[in-house]
Amino acid sequence: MRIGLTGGIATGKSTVAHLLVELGALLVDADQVAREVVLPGEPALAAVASAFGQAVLHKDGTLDRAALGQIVFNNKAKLGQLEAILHPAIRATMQQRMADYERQHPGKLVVADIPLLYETEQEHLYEGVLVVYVPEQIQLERLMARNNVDEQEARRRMGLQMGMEEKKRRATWVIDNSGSLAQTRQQVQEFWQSKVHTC
Ligand SMILES: CC(C)(COP(=O)(O)OP(=O)(O)OC[C@H]1O[C@@H](n2cnc3c(N)ncnc32)[C@H](O)[C@@H]1O)[C@@H](O)C(=O)NCCC(=O)NCCS
Ligand SMILES: Nc1ncnc2c1ncn2[C@@H]1O[C@H](COP(=O)(O)OP(=O)(O)OP(=O)(O)O)[C@@H](O)[C@H]1O
Repeated sequence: MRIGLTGGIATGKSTVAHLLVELGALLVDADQVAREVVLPGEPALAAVASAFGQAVLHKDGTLDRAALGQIVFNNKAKLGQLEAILHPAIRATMQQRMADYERQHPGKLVVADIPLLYETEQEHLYEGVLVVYVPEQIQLERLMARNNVDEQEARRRMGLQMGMEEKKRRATWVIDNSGSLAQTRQQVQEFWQSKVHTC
């Protein structure tokens, strides 16, 4: 069974994904795949360099993610241009990996962690979508602390995604990650038990 896992920037998707892996789920992570498709030698890296210039490459030819982030997170048109290059490659790799996992481990729960799952209208590809929710004030605080950015920058990055209340409204299942890690772990265990019984 394939389920989607999403949330907002810094709401705790990776945290919940790793708790599910501890319980036995197989994880396909879109942020991780987004890194793989721009490794040296990959066609998407050449396309990014030709669209954004050599300034987004380190001297050794690898992608300077911070430099590219500075450009695209401050310019919606440029972000759209980057997405048009990367999303087809990310989707193809994700589908391939999920199919491989299902062949190798029949019956196991496959979790696809996709930050932009709703924004890119992928919900129909999954049996259901688990949303990792925190109220926007907590999201803002965690994002500022983790990325060491000021409030204005954090709000700008949050503003590039669908709001958390809307994601929660669309969710099949919700994990509320606004409490302690122990409280989140408890909810993840309950979710896992309900899925294991129905798989
Ligand atoms: C711009 C890039 C190079 C910045 O890299 P960096 O290492 O600084 O950030 P990272 O990739 O870890 O992303 C952190 C978070 O930013 C948010 N984010 C990333 N891409 C986007 C986007 N296109 N729109 C809105 N938010 C985004 C997500 O919540 C993500 O979890 C990178 O985010 C990227 O390649 N983005 C485009 C690909 C994409 O859309 N990825 C999202 C998964 S499909
Ligand atoms: N329950 C919690 N209590 C306190 N801090 C938390 C909790 N869950 C996650 N965090 C912290 O919040 C930050 C974001 O968590 P995480 O990296 O799991 O989010 P994410 O949704 O995967 O982020 P991104 O969209 O950027 O990939 C991290 O610094 C993490 O340590």
